Amino acid sequence: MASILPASNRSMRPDKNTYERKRSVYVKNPYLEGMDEDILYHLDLGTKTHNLPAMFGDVKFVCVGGSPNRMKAFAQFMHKELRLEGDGEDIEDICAGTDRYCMFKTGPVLSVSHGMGIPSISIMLHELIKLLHHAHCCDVTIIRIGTSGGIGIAPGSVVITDTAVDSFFKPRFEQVILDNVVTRSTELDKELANDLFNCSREIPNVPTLIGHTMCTYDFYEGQGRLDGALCSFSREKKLDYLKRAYRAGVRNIEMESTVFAAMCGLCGLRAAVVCVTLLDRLESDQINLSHDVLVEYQQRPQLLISNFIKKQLGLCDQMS
Ligand SMILES: O=P(O)(O)O[C@H]1O[C@H](CO)[C@@H](O)[C@H]1O
Ligand SMILES: O=c1cc[nH]c(=O)[nH]1
Repeated sequence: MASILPASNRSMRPDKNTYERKRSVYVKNPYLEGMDEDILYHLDLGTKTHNLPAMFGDVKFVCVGGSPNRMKAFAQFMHKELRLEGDGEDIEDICAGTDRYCMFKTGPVLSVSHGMGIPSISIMLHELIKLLHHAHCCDVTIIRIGTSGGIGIAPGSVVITDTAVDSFFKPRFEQVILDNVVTRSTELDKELANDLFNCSREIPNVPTLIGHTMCTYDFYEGQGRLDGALCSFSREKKLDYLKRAYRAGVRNIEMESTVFAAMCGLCGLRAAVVCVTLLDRLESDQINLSHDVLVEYQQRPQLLISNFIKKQLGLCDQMS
C-alpha cells in the first residue's frame, strides 16, 4: 500500500469530541519568541538550518525510549505496520549529526531515543517539545516505551502508568531551578491510559495492568538493589521499602517517568508511559534474561503502541 499520509488530514478520533479539538504544543518561555534562530543542539536541528514545519508538521505520535537500537527497531516495525513504501530497513536517523540521541520518522510517528535517567530525557524533551512547537504540530500524543523492574508482578508484564511517583511514592517531580526547588505534577492522561489498557485486551499472552510507576535517580542504590558497587542497607530494609512501594500502588520502577509526565503535561502533550517489567524486584536484583527473551519482552510495549496508533489512524480494519 502506498503512503497513508499525511495523518494531519485525518480526524484522529471522530467518536470523541475531546480529540477533535486542536491541541497545540506549548512552550512556556517568553524568551523563545524573541530569538532569531533556535538551535536544537543535541538533536542537530535548527530553525534556520531545517524547515521544521515541512519535516515534522504531520507528526501525531511521538514514541520515546532509552535505547537507540530499540527506537530504530520500533520505527522499522511501524514502517511495516503502516505499510509505508519500501522495507524501512534503510530508515534514516534524522539526528545522525549527533550521537546524543537518534530520531526516526515513519509517517506521522516519530521515534526518539532519550538515554538513561532524568537529566538525559529532560534535555531531549526540551528540544523535542520546541521542535514540535516550531513545526506547528497539534494533537500530539507522546508515549514512553521502556523497560522497568516490576514489584510483585510476573516478569514480562506490561505496566501502563496512571501516575508517576518519586522515591517517596509522591506524584511529584522536583526540578531545581537556579537555587529553588520547583515541584511539578506528574499526573498522566488517565483517558489515554485507559484507552491503551482497552487496546491491550486484544493482545493475547501479554499480562498488562495499570499502576503507579516509581521513578528513581539511580538503577542501583536508588532502586534498593543489593548488587551495586555500593550498598549500605540490609536485604530486610530493601524488601520493606519495596513492599511499602507496592502497598502505595507502585507496580514498577524506572528512571524517567516523573520528568516525562511533568514536562509533557505542562506543554500540552497527551502523555503515557508503557514499560515492560524485566524481573520481579521482590525476587531478585540481577537481570538474567536470555537475549531472545529480553528482545521479546521489549517488543511487548511496541506491539501495544503500534496497535493503538493503527486504531487511532483508523487503519486496523483495513490492515488485519
Ligand atoms: O528501557 P529504558 O527506556 O532505557 O528505561 C529503563 O532502563 C534504564 C535502566 O536500565 C533506565 O533508563 C530505565 O528507565
Ligand atoms: O530494574 C529495572 C529494570 C529496568 N529499568 C530499571 O530502571 N530498573
